[in-house]
Amino acid sequence: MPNRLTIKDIARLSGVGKSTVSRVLNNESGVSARTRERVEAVMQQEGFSPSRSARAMRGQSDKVVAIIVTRLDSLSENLAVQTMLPSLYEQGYDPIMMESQFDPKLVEEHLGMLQRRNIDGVILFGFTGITEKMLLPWQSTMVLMARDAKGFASVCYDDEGAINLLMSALYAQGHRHISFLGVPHNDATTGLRRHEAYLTFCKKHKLTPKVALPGLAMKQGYEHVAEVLLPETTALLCATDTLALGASKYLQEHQRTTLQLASVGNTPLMKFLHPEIITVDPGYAQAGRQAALQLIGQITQTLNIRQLVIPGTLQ
Ligand SMILES: O=P(O)(O)OC[C@H]1O[C@H](O[C@H]2O[C@H](CO)[C@@H](O)[C@H](O)[C@H]2O)[C@H](O)[C@@H](O)[C@@H]1O
Repeated sequence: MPNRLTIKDIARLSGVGKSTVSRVLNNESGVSARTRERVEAVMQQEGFSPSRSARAMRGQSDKVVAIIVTRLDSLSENLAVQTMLPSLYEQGYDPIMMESQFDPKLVEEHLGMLQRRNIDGVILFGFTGITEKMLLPWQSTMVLMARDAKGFASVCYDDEGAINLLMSALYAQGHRHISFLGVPHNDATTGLRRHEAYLTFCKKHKLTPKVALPGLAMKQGYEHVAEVLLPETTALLCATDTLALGASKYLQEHQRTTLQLASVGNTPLMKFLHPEIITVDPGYAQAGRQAALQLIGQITQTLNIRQLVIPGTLQ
């Protein structure tokens, strides 16, 4: 029968802290002989053999964290993951990569499995539909990416700030007919917040908004950009680089190449294909690094739970 007890349970039954149990398991110093004996007796009595220590005995790492992305093909999430990994490796953590596909049920399943395997912590790319209740067992060892939740550590992007920077840059270039291609409002950040920031700017500067909110996919950018192209349109602001890539293919095919494009992302692919585009870098690389350091800090109990917001920069 699988062993469902965790280090936390052993710590509670032995009347010591989790770190003491961990020291005993790893045969580290800093634990008195009496405490070591007590903890070992409880482990023996409960038939406890955590999967991590088993891995350690096989010569593999006993420090494991999971990174749950929403999509393995997301340019922005990949940029964040790329900077998480070196920080985790440097501190001896083995990362497990998982994908949620924006499905809260899958997140619940992944988290349940990770809890049974008794891993050290999780970096979760958040989205609409994930509830604080689902995350509660991980409160002290989780960092949320792109979303915040009360009582949880998080690293977020400044969605309104990014749109304001781009709209201000386009406005300063003299554009007065700026259309917007975005994401539906059931997506609270990339969707609702970026669209609302566009509308607020238009209102303040007496511009007439022109909007389509097809979704996150490149194909949706390609298929829906025509809805926001009027004869007088001189600039197009896209909520993401991926949408802008789809839109630019359509613009090229229909000889609307004089239109000034702008988007949130600054991904290498976009800069390579369209160096003329105006972008805001939301700080994906910085966010990834911060998230890894925050998680390690929480696991080692050297950092408190913090909610960080990375400022975007105009490129
Ligand atoms: O096309 P991408 O490169 O994937 O970038 C699109 C946006 O992806 C991220 O937002 C989406 O995923 C978030 C979790 O990582 C989720 O919280 C959000 O609701 C989704 O829209 C990223 O945070 C955005 O900056 C990108 O623009």
